Amino acid sequence: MRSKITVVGAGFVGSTLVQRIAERDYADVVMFDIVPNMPQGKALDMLQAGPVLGYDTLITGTNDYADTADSDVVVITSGFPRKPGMSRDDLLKKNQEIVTQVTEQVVKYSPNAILIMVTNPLDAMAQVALKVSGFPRERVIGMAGVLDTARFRTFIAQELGASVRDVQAYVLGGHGDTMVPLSRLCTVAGVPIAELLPAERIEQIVQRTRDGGAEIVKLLGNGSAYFAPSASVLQMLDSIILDKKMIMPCAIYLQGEYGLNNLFVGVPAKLGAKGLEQVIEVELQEQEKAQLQKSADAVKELVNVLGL
Ligand SMILES: NC(=O)c1ccc[n+]([C@@H]2O[C@H](COP(=O)([O-])OP(=O)(O)OC[C@H]3O[C@@H](n4cnc5c(N)ncnc54)[C@H](O)[C@@H]3O)[C@@H](O)[C@H]2O)c1
Ligand SMILES: O=C(O)C[C@H](O)C(=O)O
Repeated sequence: MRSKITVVGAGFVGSTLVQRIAERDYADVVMFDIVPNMPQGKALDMLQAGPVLGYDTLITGTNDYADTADSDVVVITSGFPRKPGMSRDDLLKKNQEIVTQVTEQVVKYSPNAILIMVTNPLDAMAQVALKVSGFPRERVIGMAGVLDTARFRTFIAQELGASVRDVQAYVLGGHGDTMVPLSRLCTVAGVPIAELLPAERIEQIVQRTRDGGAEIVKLLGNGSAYFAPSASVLQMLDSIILDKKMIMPCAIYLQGEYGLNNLFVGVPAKLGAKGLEQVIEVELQEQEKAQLQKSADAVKELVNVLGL
């Protein structure tokens, strides 16, 4: 039997993701939104792309949570995106309400699902979903690190005229202004970037990575990125649906790893059919540890505001 994936929120990220999943042809998809008829219309349009692109994915658009029942994975993208001049943290209260209400409904119909969180501010919203769902941490995972790392890899590849496939990197920490692009571990075909670029140029690229979301928000004027974010969720889904055990940075509820406790922070994680299968602990240098702690403190502040 094919897997079943639900995507909650049929906006920019949600609908682009559903189209990407459809093209994988490995699961049927339900796309939920509160706006009447909109997910149904988008689903029908995507279904009709099947004969052209060659997929048999069943895509259902709905305003009824009953249609999401028994999903294997539920991706939550519902919520407000930021506008120019805003930080992701400014969305905290408004999106907490949405994520709370959505999670309650999702778990009612799919008590065994793996939840992938996308709504911002990402780490705090993952914490809301963990609390409301009562799920074990293995089944509540946040998407941010794959995206932030993809930005870092893009900029390094552009700078060196290299293929993005040859650039490996990790961005850890919370999905905010204090995220931690680990330039020490960034390599191009195995060669550390410190041997390929001057330190000040690397630092500029690190900063552009940290500001990567805001750069796009400013350009778009009314909304935030969705092509790379949806591709990043797809990479997580590939590893879960196909049980590939890929390691990628994800927001994980840490319980002692990296010296952090009871908090979602981005770290390398192995994803498989059970969701989170292992937290990978990379040996960090003192300065990197301090940066990760600072980033975790920023997440903690938000979580405290929510009283979680
Ligand atoms: N984690 C990341 O790296 C990352 C990347 C991109 C976007 N985001 C976040 O994802 C969220 C969605 O972004 P977008 O660009 O798709 O926004 P969008 O406005 O295009 O879509 C959001 C959708 O959520 C729906 N919605 C609102 N309340 C709902 C509810 N109670 N139940 C179901 N659906 C509801 C809206 O009707 C809308 O269709 C934002 O919070 C954004 O900041 C996170
Ligand atoms: O920047 C945003 O608000 C959206 C998302 O978190 C991103 O990094 O693109």
